[in-house]
Amino acid sequence: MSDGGRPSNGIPSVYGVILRCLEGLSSYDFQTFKSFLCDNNLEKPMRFWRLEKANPVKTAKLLISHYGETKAVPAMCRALRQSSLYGPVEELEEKFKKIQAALLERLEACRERYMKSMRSKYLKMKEKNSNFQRFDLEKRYTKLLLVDKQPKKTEKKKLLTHTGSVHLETMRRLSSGETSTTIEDLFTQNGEEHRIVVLEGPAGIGKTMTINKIMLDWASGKLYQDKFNYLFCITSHEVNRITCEMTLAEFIADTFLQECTSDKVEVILNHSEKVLFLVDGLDEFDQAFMTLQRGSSQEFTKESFLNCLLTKPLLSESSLIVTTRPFMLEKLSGYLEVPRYVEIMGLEDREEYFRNFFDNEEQAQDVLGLIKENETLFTLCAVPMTCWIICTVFKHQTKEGLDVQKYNTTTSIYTLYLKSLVKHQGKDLKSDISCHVKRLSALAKEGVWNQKVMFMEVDLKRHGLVKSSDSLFLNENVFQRDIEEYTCYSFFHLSVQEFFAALYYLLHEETNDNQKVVHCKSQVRTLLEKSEKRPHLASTIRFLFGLSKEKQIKEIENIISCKIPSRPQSALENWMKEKQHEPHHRTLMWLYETQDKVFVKRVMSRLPELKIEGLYFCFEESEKKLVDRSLSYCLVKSKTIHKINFYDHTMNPETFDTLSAGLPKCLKLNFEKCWFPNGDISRLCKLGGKLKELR
Ligand SMILES: Nc1ncnc2c1ncn2[C@@H]1O[C@H](COP(=O)(O)OP(=O)(O)OP(=O)(O)O)[C@@H](O)[C@H]1O
Repeated sequence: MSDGGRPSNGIPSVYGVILRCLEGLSSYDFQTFKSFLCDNNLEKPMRFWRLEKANPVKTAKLLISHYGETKAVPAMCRALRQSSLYGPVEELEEKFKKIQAALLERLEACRERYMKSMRSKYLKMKEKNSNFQRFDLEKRYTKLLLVDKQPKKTEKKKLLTHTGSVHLETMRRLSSGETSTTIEDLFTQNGEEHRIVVLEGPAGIGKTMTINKIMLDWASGKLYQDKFNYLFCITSHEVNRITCEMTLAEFIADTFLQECTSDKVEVILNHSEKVLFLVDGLDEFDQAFMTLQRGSSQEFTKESFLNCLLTKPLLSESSLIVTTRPFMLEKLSGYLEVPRYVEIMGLEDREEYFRNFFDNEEQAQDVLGLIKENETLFTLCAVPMTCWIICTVFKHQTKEGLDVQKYNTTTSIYTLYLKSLVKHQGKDLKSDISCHVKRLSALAKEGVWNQKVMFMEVDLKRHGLVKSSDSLFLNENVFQRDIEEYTCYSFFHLSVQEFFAALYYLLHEETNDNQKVVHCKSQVRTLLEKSEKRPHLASTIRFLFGLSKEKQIKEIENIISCKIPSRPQSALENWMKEKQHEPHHRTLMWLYETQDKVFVKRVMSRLPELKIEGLYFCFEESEKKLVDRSLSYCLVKSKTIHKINFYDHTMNPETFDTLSAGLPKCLKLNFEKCWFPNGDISRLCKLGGKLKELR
């Protein structure tokens, strides 16, 4: 409550208006009015014993503390009407309208300041490999290919249960460019309006960058101007800061609009159809927070925040964009009512990324020319994170110093990145780089296991790491809490953290009760077993496969100048032996990641019959190419004759190009519910080789 009824900054206070009205009532009307405030038919009735002896001043105060400034007058008007006091209602409503209008005007100024602050926050983003440099988001942002995805079950069910034209049409829609969309059109699809959009895609594909770009374009007045008055971007960081039960208005006032009281934020939320929430990195939230409970509570804790926001008791009309890696989609579908699913497929134009990254066109062309010499590497560059690593490495290295043919896998690219970081490390750390990397890997592993991406200084200390200002490996993030600033540390990207977490299994030995060194096998085993219930561990496992080849281990040894004690390969192989892992996509991708011919040959000899299932990938369309490439690679390296059962797999010309080296080595190919665009199976017939059976 701001004052005793005096106007503040020219706007009369709600308290003042209520008090004037109450003072104007006769004593009889005042008592009647109070009794109606306690009517149980009213929403949120007041307690009679509290009001019974209250004079107008006390009643005005009680009204505001009970209903809050925005809802006190409407509640009062309802009670006045029930008391048939229509004259005072009209006057009160009139005055309240004026207060609201004046408030909105003042809020407009606050909105403009919020937009300005968001513009400066997102315009110059901090470069991840430097504590000081910033990059211009406007210049760096490269258009991404966004494709409409149908919710897994309904669309796939349609495919499986329909034949003829419906099947064809669904397939066409799933595989044709017609389903692509843009940031501008995220909320409209074929004339249909959406309020909830799920943006999905694998690590490093550009989900966060898309959210950042949306924030920047909105704050610069270029996007969603008529649609939304406010955009609030929420990550696990904001939610982890919630320390007590609070309302959404309190949360927003605390987190985004510090200059507004929660009452003013209530006014904004009263027009929730003009508010867009962006929840970035749902997969990075603590999974314990994702327990589905439909409730009507207006207040939430850190644990129930997501539940309240996603199941919408908080706001019925607001819009929502959620970004996540694919593994969370199944869980998410239980929460959201009819969302639109959009998958980020990667960069629309890889060459444009290079031009945007380098200030110098000549340097961009130089690097591009080199990258194009390695077709696989150029393909991997569809993932912006890969482009970023390549460009960052090249910025500090002459092109003569790099043999691009070596970089065929994600692990090899991240190893290159590690090499470049070590090279640019300060002298102090360089002398003990192995110890530093070891400690970082322990921090990364702890984070990956607990789904934690932000670390406090105590976390660093626990692992023997000092403040990161002297380290190029961690980002320093300064946040504001009330009037104090505090610092958190993070790896440059979650995928980098996952790479370091995989390194942990190479660099750390454990001792048993007899103080004997235990092979890393048991730790690797625990990771693999846990991953069956915790899909977010999948990237770490893929890196571990990538790091398991002897040559790769030697490369890491050279980079960090120390002997690596552990070899994870036998633990990985045993696990593959024991588990079926059908369909075989994961196995093939793991094998491809190793680039270890002997290992691949051995594992493939145990897999004479392979099952490739498209359905498995309906949320991970962008990984289909990698599966095809992995299959072809494994077939080429294998000395066994294989039978392959393709199920629900799209066999477009590109697939054939990728598989052309491997397929002729098969004895039998079986296609079930597969899609051959234009009905063209001529390329299949030309395969020749050992092929005896084609069904
Ligand atoms: N559209 C883009 N234009 C330019 N660079 C991009 C773009 N998208 C992503 N990048 C680069 O790739 C990096 C990783 O992108 P981003 O953090 O958005 O991935 P993500 O999909 O959110 O990954 P994760 O699921 O692991 O959080 C960014 O830091 C940026 O350098």
